[in-house]
Amino acid sequence: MLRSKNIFIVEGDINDRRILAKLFEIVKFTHVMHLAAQAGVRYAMENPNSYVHSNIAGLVTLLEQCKSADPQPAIVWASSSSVYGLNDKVPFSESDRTDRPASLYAATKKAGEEITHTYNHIYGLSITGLRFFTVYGPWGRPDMAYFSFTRNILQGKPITVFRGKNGVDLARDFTYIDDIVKGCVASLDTAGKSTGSGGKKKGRAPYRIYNLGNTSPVTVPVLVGILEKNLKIKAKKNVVDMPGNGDVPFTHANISLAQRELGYKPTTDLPTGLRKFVKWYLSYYGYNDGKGNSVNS
Ligand SMILES: NC(=O)c1ccc[n+]([C@@H]2O[C@H](COP(=O)([O-])OP(=O)(O)OC[C@H]3O[C@@H](n4cnc5c(N)ncnc54)[C@H](O)[C@@H]3O)[C@@H](O)[C@H]2O)c1
Ligand SMILES: O=C(O)[C@H]1O[C@H](OP(=O)(O)OP(=O)(O)OC[C@H]2O[C@@H](n3ccc(=O)[nH]c3=O)[C@H](O)[C@@H]2O)[C@H](O)[C@@H](O)[C@@H]1O
Repeated sequence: MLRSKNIFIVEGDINDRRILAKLFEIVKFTHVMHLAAQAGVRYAMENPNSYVHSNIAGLVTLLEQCKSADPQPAIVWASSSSVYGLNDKVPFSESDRTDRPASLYAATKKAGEEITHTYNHIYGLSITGLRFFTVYGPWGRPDMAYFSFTRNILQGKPITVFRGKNGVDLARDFTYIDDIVKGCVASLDTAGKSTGSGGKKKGRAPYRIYNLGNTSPVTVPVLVGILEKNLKIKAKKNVVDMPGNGDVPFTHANISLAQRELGYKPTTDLPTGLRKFVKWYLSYYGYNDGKGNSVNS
């Protein structure tokens, strides 16, 4: 499929200047979609340096390559809803405070926004930062709650449900992967052009930031209930207080800026998205329904 789409894969570390230089020698990139990062909120407390390596050093190495390229590519990159940190004004708008990150991961993503701003200001790089909100769907990340809950429920293992202060349920503005991809493509299509908020000020390259969320936060227990319904298995739940303070109590995206300037419009609600995810999970991993019938179409 890749060959037919004229896509080639190069495996390497974005800190490897040699590989990046070689790539830019071979291809005159007009756009760079930068998604590489050490993701995950809680893992940052176990392996902090991997976040600095990929999300700070790796980003700067990539930006250094881009600013020296001729022509300079327009850059669209993945920031994160976690930059809103302890912000308690809901829903979160791009102009809200983002100076109180609650995890090292969030701090590296916020630093990424500041660093890309300087490369826009000094070298005129066109930059679009996308604050994705808890993305889920087929081919997702096995460390994320929706994925690890599905795996444990199917294997009859317990799941750990975190709860916030005073026993309040945690909530996320879960966003289906296909909606996120549409937002990314819309950002690439408009990258480099002035679209209003980060528009070209007298020849200035645009610097833009957009929320890509679903605008309808759901609590973790409701997510678990939807999975139980799709899997037809009751989860074994351990409810514990949120560990450390890496997680935030809720996220909720105001997407009006992305709607206005990118035409972004999420269309998949959580029950629909999780139904699609569970269907994919059962077929991809193959699963025995306990009566000796394997469920992998
Ligand atoms: N999944 C979400 O809910 C979510 C939400 C907000 C932001 N994001 C961001 O979206 C992007 C994609 O995340 P994901 O959830 O698909 O995670 P992922 O782990 O599936 O994808 C990240 C990829 O980056 C690669 N990578 C990491 N460090 C690298 C390095 N130094 N050099 C080269 N490659 C490197 C990893 O191998 C991995 O394939 C990340 O920037 C993440 O921070 C994700
Ligand atoms: O929106 C974002 O920017 C972030 O979204 C997710 O982070 P998170 O929302 O914490 O996603 P999960 O790890 O899937 O957690 C979802 C919810 O379930 C809770 N959770 C997680 C794990 C667990 O075992 N139990 C549990 O209750 C979390 O506290 C959170 O409220 C991604 O993992 C981050 O990479 C991303 O940057």
